[in-house]
Amino acid sequence: MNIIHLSAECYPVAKVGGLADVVGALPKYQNSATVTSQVIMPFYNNKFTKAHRFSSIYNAELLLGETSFEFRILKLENSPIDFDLFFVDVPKLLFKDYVYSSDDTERFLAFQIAALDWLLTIDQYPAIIHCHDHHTGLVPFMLQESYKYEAFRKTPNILTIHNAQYQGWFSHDKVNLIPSFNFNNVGLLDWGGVINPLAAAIKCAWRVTTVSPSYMEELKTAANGLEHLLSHEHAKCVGILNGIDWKVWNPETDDFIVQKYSVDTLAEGRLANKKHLCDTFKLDSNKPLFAFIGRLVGEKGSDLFPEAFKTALKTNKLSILLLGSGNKDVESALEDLKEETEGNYNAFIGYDEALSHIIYAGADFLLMPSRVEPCGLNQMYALRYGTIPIVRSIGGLKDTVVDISEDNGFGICHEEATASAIVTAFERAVKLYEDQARFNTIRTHIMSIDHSWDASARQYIELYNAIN
Ligand SMILES: Nc1ncnc2c1ncn2[C@@H]1O[C@H](COP(=O)(O)OP(=O)(O)O[C@H]2O[C@H](CO)[C@@H](O)[C@H](O)[C@H]2O)[C@@H](O)[C@H]1O
Repeated sequence: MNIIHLSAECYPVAKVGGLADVVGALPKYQNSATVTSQVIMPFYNNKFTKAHRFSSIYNAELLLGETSFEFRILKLENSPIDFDLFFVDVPKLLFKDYVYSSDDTERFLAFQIAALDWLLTIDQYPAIIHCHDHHTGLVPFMLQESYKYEAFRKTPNILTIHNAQYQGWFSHDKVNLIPSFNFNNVGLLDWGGVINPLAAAIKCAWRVTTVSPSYMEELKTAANGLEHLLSHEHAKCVGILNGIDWKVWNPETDDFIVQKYSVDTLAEGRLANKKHLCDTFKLDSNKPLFAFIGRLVGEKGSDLFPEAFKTALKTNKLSILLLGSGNKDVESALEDLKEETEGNYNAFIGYDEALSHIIYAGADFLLMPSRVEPCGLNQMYALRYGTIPIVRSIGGLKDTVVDISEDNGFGICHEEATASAIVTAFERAVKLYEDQARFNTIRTHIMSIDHSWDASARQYIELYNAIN
């Protein structure tokens, strides 16, 4: 069975967030004697594409409304990744040094059309076309409705929702950009008076998955306007928890970290990484170190940090290190906080993959007070590295973290997304840290919790088999 994943991101080629991690790992774990899993993504102008070689396997022109664009399909040569990776190169639209921008409607439509135009020409059609998020959300509609893709009517397709907050909305004025279809069915594209690619995919895909069972349930009542649609389509929807790539996220082999360690050398290894972090960011390594890594957006609860950090730091019992970027007001509030809390708090505003690994290996606790968290990968990376997660019990966080008050609990959970709930969580964590015996038992335990992709990759394959 040949599976093709369509995605805007894929680690290590282009990563903005967790979508890249999933698309960069799932195919590896799906590839087996009976399954070939491949990825097609846009060809961006970035570090990865500059450093690797590609062969051109197809050339054509695509039509976006009245305008035609030349495109090529490229294949990565000597792939350092364990699956085939194909690229859509539309020089005028996609070959940029960023992934997302304000003209994404045209950019990602061109990507989707070029990918399908090429797939029409290959000898053996894929058994399953697997789409990820709204950037590829028009594919299920086009496969079902566009005249030119009639040959794909019987090809099953799946949509995975990594985040339903973003839906790719655009005006009906641009409907002519979509390859022509029976206009009686234009309603399939619409949700709330605009074209909504995520809604169109939920309506047209053969199956819809989200990245955790709890998030699937939550979407029925909170899906940024798509609640009724998801409730209506629930029979074809399923939540499959993400895994993490154990080959990339492994403290025993991680070249980004200062000292590698296993569960047997956890204490020394983690201390070396913590000292390095504290030296670099001028923090006191004798105090428990709390960290946050992620996008500074409302969903992640990052606007709560300035107030929560200020209050918690007054106790003088802890240090905080933050890595992230996003909302400019939050960024500047987090920068300003440095002045009054020197020696106990620091922040790196930006994106730094290597630093994120060192933080997972060196921080004592990882904060995730998310308002919305479809799955969350950071808490699973934290567990793998022996860092205790502090999470709001929502979505995938609820499915993966058990509070220390429960049997075999290993994390600190809170119900509310408020500054005071975060402060209370800090207090509970400091208490746990002071009980070094228990703290160490928990760290040892969490490193052995298995969130590798094997089980989840199998669930996807069962789903493919059910519709193939
Ligand atoms: N400034 C920075 N520097 C370095 N690394 C950074 C960084 N900011 C974020 N990262 C990294 O980006 C990834 C973020 O993954 P998440 O799953 O937590 O969130 P995201 O919201 O992007 O993903 C969405 O899709 C994923 C995948 O399905 C779901 O788990 C999630 O809930 C959903 O919101 C992690 O690998 C993290 O280390």
